[in-house]
Amino acid sequence: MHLTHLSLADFRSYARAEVELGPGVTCFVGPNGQGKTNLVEGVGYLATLGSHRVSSDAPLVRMGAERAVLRAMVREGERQQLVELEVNPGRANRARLNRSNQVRPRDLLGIVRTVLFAPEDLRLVKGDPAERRRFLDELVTARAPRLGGVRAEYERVLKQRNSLLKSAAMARRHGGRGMDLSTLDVWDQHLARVGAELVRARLGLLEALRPLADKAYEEVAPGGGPVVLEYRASTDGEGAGEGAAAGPAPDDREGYVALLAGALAEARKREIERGVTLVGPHRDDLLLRLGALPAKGYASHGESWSLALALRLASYGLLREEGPEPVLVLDDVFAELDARRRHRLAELVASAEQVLVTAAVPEDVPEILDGARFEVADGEVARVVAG
Ligand SMILES: Nc1ncnc2c1ncn2[C@@H]1O[C@H](COP(=O)(O)OP(=O)(O)OP(=O)(O)O)[C@@H](O)[C@H]1O
Repeated sequence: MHLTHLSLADFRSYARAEVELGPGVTCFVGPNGQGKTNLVEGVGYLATLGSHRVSSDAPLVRMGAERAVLRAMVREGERQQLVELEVNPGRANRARLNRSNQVRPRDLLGIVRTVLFAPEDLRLVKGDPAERRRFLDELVTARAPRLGGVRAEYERVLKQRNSLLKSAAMARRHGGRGMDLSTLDVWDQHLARVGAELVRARLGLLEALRPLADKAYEEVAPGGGPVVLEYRASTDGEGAGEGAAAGPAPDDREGYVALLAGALAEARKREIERGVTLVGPHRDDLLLRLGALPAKGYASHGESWSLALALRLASYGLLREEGPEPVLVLDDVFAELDARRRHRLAELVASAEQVLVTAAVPEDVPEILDGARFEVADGEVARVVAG
């Protein structure tokens, strides 16, 4: 699939931007701070309903404006779809599909498919578990948009359960009469059921991603692997790891529900003391290893970059195998890479259906990615006509 038009209104630095796009490579070039990343951030938001740079929506709306509107015309084979999203910080976002209002934002998931490479990807390797959970969850949702609903439901149940635990903890501290535990039982069941579905989706994703990530790492940094992707579940218990007991079989849905329900029962006393949910997919992590060593804390800067690239390339390979080819977005990545990795990456992505590249220094972009070019400056996005 590819985008044929992108439109931003009151998004980031843009009062308004209209960009005609085509298949192949498109480069956005211009000095620092002119709005190149803002453009591709908008594309990423339409695909994931989130930004790769910030966790809240407020910074996405142009200073002084109330809401931002993103629009894209998406072409997949002969089919064209118009997706529109109104970003309303602090309130529910609104969506339109082919000018119909009868859709929720999450109904747009799966229409714009992207794999976005950005300097922030280094956090995948070096950052907190939340970064890796987001990576997994965005990818499970791209593979199966229905999971967007499961994630939203998990967040909702977790929030409710946490507020219940918080009041229980407060009551306890003030010598109150404990809480009615039957209410908590109901939320436990709910959390276990929805959480198990999310965990199984993540595990299934990792199964598919492993060979692709290892192959991609070998392509980016020959001889440096193997890459090991290991799911660390909060249900594994203290000190779990190498010798941890294997979980239920992948298709054993009820086994995962029981595992999570059991872990919640076991953690209940501590949870009531602390006033927060201590087990569940929101506490899980993805352990990344290069050979025997964990990447976090051990890998060099260059190795960490190669691993982050490999994870994105593997994501691209997987989505392309399983459905319409995603749009590749390379945001400011070439400046971060040495010449060898830069050329390797360019070779690997040059034949993609659509590649959107941003760069402050055009010379950083390898020639093999020559294509359409836009100059971005002073809030304007202007096409550069060759010759
Ligand atoms: N909500 C907002 N309202 C107004 N301006 C904003 C908003 N958010 C960001 N900006 C402005 O957008 C600019 C940054 O744009 P962007 O990150 O796209 O730059 P860039 O062209 O990719 O730069 P670089 O080459 O340095 O990465 C900054 O000048 C910032 O002040």
